[in-house]
Parts: sequence; structure tokens; C-alpha cells
Amino acid sequence: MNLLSVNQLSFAYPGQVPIFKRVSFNIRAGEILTLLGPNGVGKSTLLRCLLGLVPPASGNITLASTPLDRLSRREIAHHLAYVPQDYHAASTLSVQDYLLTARAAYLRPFQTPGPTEIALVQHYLQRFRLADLATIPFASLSGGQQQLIAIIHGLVQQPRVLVLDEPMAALDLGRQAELITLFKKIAAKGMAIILTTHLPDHAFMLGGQVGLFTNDQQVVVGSQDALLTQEKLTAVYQTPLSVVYLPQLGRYTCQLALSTNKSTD
Ligand SMILES: Nc1ncnc2c1ncn2[C@@H]1O[C@H](COP(=O)(O)OP(=O)(O)OP(=O)(O)O)[C@@H](O)[C@H]1O
Repeated sequence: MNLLSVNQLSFAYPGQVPIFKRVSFNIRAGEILTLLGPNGVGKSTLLRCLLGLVPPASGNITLASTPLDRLSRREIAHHLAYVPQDYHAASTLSVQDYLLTARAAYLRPFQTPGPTEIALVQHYLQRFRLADLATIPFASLSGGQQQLIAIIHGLVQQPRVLVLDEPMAALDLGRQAELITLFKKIAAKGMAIILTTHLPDHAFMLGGQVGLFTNDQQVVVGSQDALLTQEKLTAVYQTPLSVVYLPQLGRYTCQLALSTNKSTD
């Protein structure tokens, strides 16, 4: 069964040319979809459409068999968690209190989180070896720490579909490896994951489907073999790229086709 269906979706900001036209794809339980494309092409905008935060010009989105526009924000939050790119909240909440807000959709009005919610937050903080940050104000964390806590916020919500906007942009290589491993593990247990990234290697490591934003307002969704080719990626990013197979890792890598030779300019 599809958890999320996007059918012929088009979007334009008021008075502007369309960002994307007639995008269609389905996400089932346990699937990973990596969205790739240049700066400003519309990746975050598509994610905001999936959240119902901005209305499409045409087309429709179905979440857990119900049209998205018939679901309340609370109902959407039961199915879908969103980790935005601009999570840098000037929040004075402690890390633990900030993470507890992820459970809001499951609490009654004015009900405060209890031991079950606190244990869930502690579980994820410990899993990421961040338990000592629990009492620190979220706003005082480093950029990478804030990004990790924002991702944990999405996990604490325990959604069926986890949507993340450039979740690895501020993370060191060790944390990126940890996150890619975790995403594969939770996808194997049934959570669907949609994320954006600027590194095709993230897609190669994650496996799953790819959504490639082209420069003509299209988003092509399909297999890595079909879409993450040297020719297609070079055309999308408008710079020479080299896609080569790494036999020792059993996967492809995409590198900028720049050498260390001195420029002759
Ligand atoms: N609220 C808005 N009103 C008008 N235009 C907007 C708004 N938000 C974004 N845009 C424009 O829509 C286009 C797509 O922006 P979006 O943030 O979706 O791109 P992106 O692919 O996520 O970019 P990046 O990789 O740089 O994060 C950009 O040209 C941006 O300037």
C-alpha cells in the first residue's frame, strides 16, 4: 500500500513561473526517496507541498489513503514528520523540552508529557551519544548539534514517513555515516524516508529511489541506475562530473571532474 501518493503536482509561488510541473510518485512503507537538484530548483518547496504547508497549483497528494487537504495538522503529524532546513530556532527551550514538543500530536490539549515521552527522548539522545545535552538550551548548540537534535525531533515523532530537508548538510563524516546507517535500518523496519541532499553519493549509499530535479521544471523519479548517470548529473548540475564504480565498496561515487593540476589561466 502507498503511504504517500503524489499525482500530477504543479506549484508556483504567487505571480511567479512554476517551480515544478506535473510531478508524480508513490512511496510505500520502507522505501527511501532521495531528492537531488541544484540550488533554488524547488526541492524544499516540494517537501513543503508534501506537508500541506503550501497549496499546489494543481494535482493532488494522498497521505495514508486520505487526500492531504482533508487532514488536520494533527492528523498529518500522526503520519508524517518534517525536519526542515531552517531548524535554527532561537528557542530558549532545553534540548529535552524541545524534543518533547515532537509528541504534541499525541497529547490531549494542555496535557504535559509524562515518563513515557521523556523515556523516548532519552532513548534517542543516548542512541546518538547526546544525553549530556538534555538540559542545555537548543539555541546554544553548535550548528551540527542543532541539526542532529532536529533529526531526533523527527524520530521522536515516530512517523510512518520521515521527511528531511538536507539532513546531513551540517554533519561531520562520522555523523553522516551514522545517519545513513540509521536511515537504512529504520527503513528496513517499515518507515518511509524522503530526503533532499546535494551529494549524489548520499543516494548511492542509501539505495532506494531518486527524484532528480531537472532545469526545465520537471522532477524525474526512478531508479539510481537510470537517473544517477554521469551524463544526467553533469547536465543537471551544469558542471563536469565523474561517476565511477568503487568495487571495494560495491557502489558508485560521483565526483567533481576537477584535477589538482594548476590552472593555465
Ligand atoms: N516564499 C517564497 N516566495 C517566493 N519564492 C520563493 C519562496 N520560497 C522559495 N522561493 C523560491 O522558489 C525557488 C525554489 O526554492 P527552494 O527553497 O524550494 O529551492 P531548493 O531546491 O530547496 O534550494 P537549495 O538547494 O538552495 O536549498 C527559489 O527560486 C526560491 O527563491
